[in-house]
Amino acid sequence: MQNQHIIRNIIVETPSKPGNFAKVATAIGMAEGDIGDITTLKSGALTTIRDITITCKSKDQLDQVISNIEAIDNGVKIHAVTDDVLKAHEGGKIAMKSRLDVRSLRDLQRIYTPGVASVCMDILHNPEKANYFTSIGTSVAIVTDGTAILGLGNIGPVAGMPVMEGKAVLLDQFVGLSGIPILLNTSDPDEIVETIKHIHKGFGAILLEDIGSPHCFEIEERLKAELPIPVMHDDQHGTAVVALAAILSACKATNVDIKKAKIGQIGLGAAGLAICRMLMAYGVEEVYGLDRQEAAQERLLNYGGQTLESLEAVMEKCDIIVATTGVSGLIKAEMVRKGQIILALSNPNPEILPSEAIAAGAAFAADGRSVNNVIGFPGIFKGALDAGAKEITYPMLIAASLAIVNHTKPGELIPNPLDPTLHHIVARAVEESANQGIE
Ligand SMILES: NC(=O)C1=CN([C@@H]2O[C@H](COP(=O)(O)OP(=O)(O)OC[C@H]3O[C@@H](n4cnc5c(N)ncnc54)[C@H](O)[C@@H]3O)[C@@H](O)[C@H]2O)C=CC1
Ligand SMILES: CC(=O)C(=O)O
Ligand SMILES: [Mg+2]
Repeated sequence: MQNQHIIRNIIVETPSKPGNFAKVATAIGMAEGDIGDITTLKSGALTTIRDITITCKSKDQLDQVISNIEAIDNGVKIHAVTDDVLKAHEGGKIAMKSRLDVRSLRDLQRIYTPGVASVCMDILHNPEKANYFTSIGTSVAIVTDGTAILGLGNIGPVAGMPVMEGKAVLLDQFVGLSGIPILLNTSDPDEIVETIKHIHKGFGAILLEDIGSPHCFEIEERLKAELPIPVMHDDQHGTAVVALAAILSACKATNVDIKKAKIGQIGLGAAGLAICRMLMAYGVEEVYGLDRQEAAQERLLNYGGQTLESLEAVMEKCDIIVATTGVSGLIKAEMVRKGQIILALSNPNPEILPSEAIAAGAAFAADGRSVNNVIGFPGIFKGALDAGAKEITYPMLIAASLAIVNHTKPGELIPNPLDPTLHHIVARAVEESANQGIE
């Protein structure tokens, strides 16, 4: 795989005199390391210690960064090179915690038996009260079979667990929902559907994650039809919501009518097919798709899209390119047309780096770190649950996209996922749309 990112933290001590940190930054830059956060750990009269996050494309590049810093000498010392990504995952990222303390026997009897029995009986006689007296209505099952973990392929559900835990952290922190990973030891659609049907009663909604295509399509469709709660495959529709928002913002900035634009989608798996469907649902007339699998192209044709015969043909014909192939470096700089809008969304590494696409003449370019379904899925689930919706519909998804666009600063493609108001604005838009659907 090209461009496999390595993130490390370098703890560097420099003499506390102007110009010394600049030498360290230059040393990193000379090896083309990418500097991220910088935290000052100690600012003393004689020396300063900083924790510098850097991203490198390879182990060799990291080694070069380290030896460049070491070569500065002049009192500059590396104290440690740490892997903060691994450290953040030690012990897992989530835990089920109780909201109430048990400090006395009275607490025990209130929270557990005998007190709890009256609540059970109340729910038995008034099932709608389950959402009020339990956590069911705010719990989302994050279900994977591990067959398409990011762009890493079929690495299995256990290796995919860090991603599921990550989604749970985002649901909790952005909209206060509990995400509970469910790892399936099967990728058979019948077994997956049956399993989820048997466990759905403990959840307010089902988020399907990193389930590969084509079986993800059947699984989602069947669950949507058979379950009375919202079910959404995030790689399909969460991604499509955010891609539509980014394209709308890019069109606004370049005065392009999205409905008349030629949009090319490279990779027609879970994410790619859903992006095409969303664009067509929004009214885009010319959506062209490409996949190395004939069956994936057939699916797009069945939905009313068009296909092209090669990557070169898509890059040549289309004004806006979206790529979700999982293949790092697939789009070469020489294929980029001046003024194109390029969203290379594969994680962990894009089909073309945004900096490379811009240098090759693209008007706008982004990768899957910024145009990421994290912008959409927390608010979509929160809005659907707040509305008591039984399903997540296209009008709700388009409402989410438009809310994201309205919240994007002029000249930018997408809002900052850490913006505290973003997810609540998306949730309100989705809830309102769901309520309109009910009226
Ligand atoms: N930025 C974001 O929010 C998201 C990004 N993604 C990324 O998109 C990528 C794909 O994810 P999924 O759609 O879930 O996987 P998938 O496995 O369902 O789809 C990938 C598709 O790309 C096709 N493909 C592979 N190489 C190709 C090539 N050289 N030319 C044309 N088609 C090719 C495959 O045949 C397959 O149909 C992954 O890297 C994933 O991380 C997925 C969801 C969200
Ligand atoms: C972001 C995400 O869901 C993916 O890359 O699969
Ligand atoms: Mg995913």
